[in-house]
Amino acid sequence: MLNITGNYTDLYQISMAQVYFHENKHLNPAVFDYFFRKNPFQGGYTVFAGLGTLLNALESLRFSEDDLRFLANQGFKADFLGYLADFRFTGTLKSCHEGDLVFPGAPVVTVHADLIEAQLIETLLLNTLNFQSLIATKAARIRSVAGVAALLDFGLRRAQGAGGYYASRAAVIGGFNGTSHVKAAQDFEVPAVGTMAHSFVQSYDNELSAFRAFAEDQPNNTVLLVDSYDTLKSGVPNAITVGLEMAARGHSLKAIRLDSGDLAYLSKQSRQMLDSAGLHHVKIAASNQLDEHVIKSLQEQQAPIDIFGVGTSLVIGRPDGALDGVYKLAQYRDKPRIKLSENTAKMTLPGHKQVLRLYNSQNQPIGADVVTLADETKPDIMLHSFEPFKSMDLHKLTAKPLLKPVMKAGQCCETQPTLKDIADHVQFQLTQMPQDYRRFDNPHEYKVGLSPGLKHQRDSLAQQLRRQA
Ligand SMILES: Nc1ncnc2c1ncn2[C@@H]1O[C@H](COP(=O)(O)OP(=O)(O)OP(=O)(O)O)[C@@H](O)[C@H]1O
Ligand SMILES: O=P(O)(O)OC[C@H]1O[C@H](OP(=O)(O)OP(=O)(O)O)[C@H](O)[C@@H]1O
Ligand SMILES: O=C(O)c1cccnc1
Repeated sequence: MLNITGNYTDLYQISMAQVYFHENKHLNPAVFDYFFRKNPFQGGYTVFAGLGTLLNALESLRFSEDDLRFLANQGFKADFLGYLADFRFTGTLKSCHEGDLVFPGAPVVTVHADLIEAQLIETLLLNTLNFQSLIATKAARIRSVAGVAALLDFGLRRAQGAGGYYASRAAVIGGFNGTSHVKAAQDFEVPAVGTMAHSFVQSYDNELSAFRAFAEDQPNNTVLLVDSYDTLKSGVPNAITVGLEMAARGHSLKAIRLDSGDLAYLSKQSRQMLDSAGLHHVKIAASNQLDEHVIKSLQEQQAPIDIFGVGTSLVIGRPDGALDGVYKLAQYRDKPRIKLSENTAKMTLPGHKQVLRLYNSQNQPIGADVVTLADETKPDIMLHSFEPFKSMDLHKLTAKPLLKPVMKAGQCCETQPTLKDIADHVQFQLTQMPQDYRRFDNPHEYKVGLSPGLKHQRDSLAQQLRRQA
């Protein structure tokens, strides 16, 4: 697997870092915000994932001798390379919990560090959080329509290279139960799962011999792929023969797998055939270009499928392919900083901030977050980011802060949750969130507003800069 070192970044970060170093501004304190602007998949929420991976990478981030040699050849100066040789990330991260549901416009992570350190970790942070959050969100959408069926990640072969490794981690966060990816299963302590390929069946003179060989060799883990020749005329009857032979030997055929054709029709027919043979315990797995839409449709058709294997759509985050998360400077030398834009919606939020999630008197989230200045208490009113006449009265609501310290002086400052804990946290929050916001199609828009203090700070800074421009 790729070893993550300091050069796992964009060249411009290192170029800027050298300038900061030579200008002697590199040790000035900075605050950057990580946030995104649009929920993927036209959904109502985003599952925040990748934090554990990021924290581990930051703790051990170093520029290797090879990195430094390469940078020297690129023309970077010896004094700056000396700084990089001793580089350690020593900053503080305040962050949402991994597995929190997060929403466009609100900071998800804030990085407090010397300017040079905060700059040098930008690309690593974005690369890690954007990808895993995208895939965890896709997985959660698939989980939301799959009912009690098991969900298996089959994606590595079609993933964008090594991205498949972290896709498997994110899939579990979103609600998948296992992965065919052995290395991911080993590293992330996720069940390793698998069936058989068409090549296995093809390599025998006939389908029945293939099924028998597998069942004899792996009697505790037999899932037979039944569509190599003719699912209902050959595959399922041969699976039944082997299932009965296994039962006679005291073993149990686990499942059959359908991988082509009309999965609703074939699963119904197969279920009937298995049941008629007394093989009620044999489950039905399905695969073949599945995604949340196909699985939702199969559930609506009451297809008796117990296990869905999902590959391509999951691990490439189809159709979006990327989460648009960005990392913007919010404060430098204790002064708030803003980035203006022709498009007012793209203006950044200056200063050190907090995000408060709002709850009603029954402690249910109401579907709104308010972004405040870090030292503000809960405001009485939340203002719309841009519409001057839109606001929400917060008097009767309670608020919980989302951004908590997770790394101090470059060291993780809390025990990292297991993937299972993170996955449970996602499902808990989804059950808490009002249904309108997690609706599959055209969900209600979750509100992210500003405290009066933050809005005033943003607008006065913007006005001041526009006057100077
Ligand atoms: N009953 C169904 N309802 C909705 N979608 C389905 C149903 N059955 C299969 N699909 C999905 O339809 C898509 C196309 O399936 P189709 O049967 O046309 O192709 P195929 O089985 O891949 O063809 P081939 O036999 O060449 O492999 C796949 O994404 C599949 O998961
Ligand atoms: O369709 P996806 O969601 O991407 O799921 C993964 C697919 O990968 C395998 O097919 P492949 O043709 O690669 O191998 P096989 O010969 O074992 O079927 C498997 O049978 C699935 O159809
Ligand atoms: O185990 C399987 O059935 C499997 C694994 C990867 C891709 N497709 C299927």
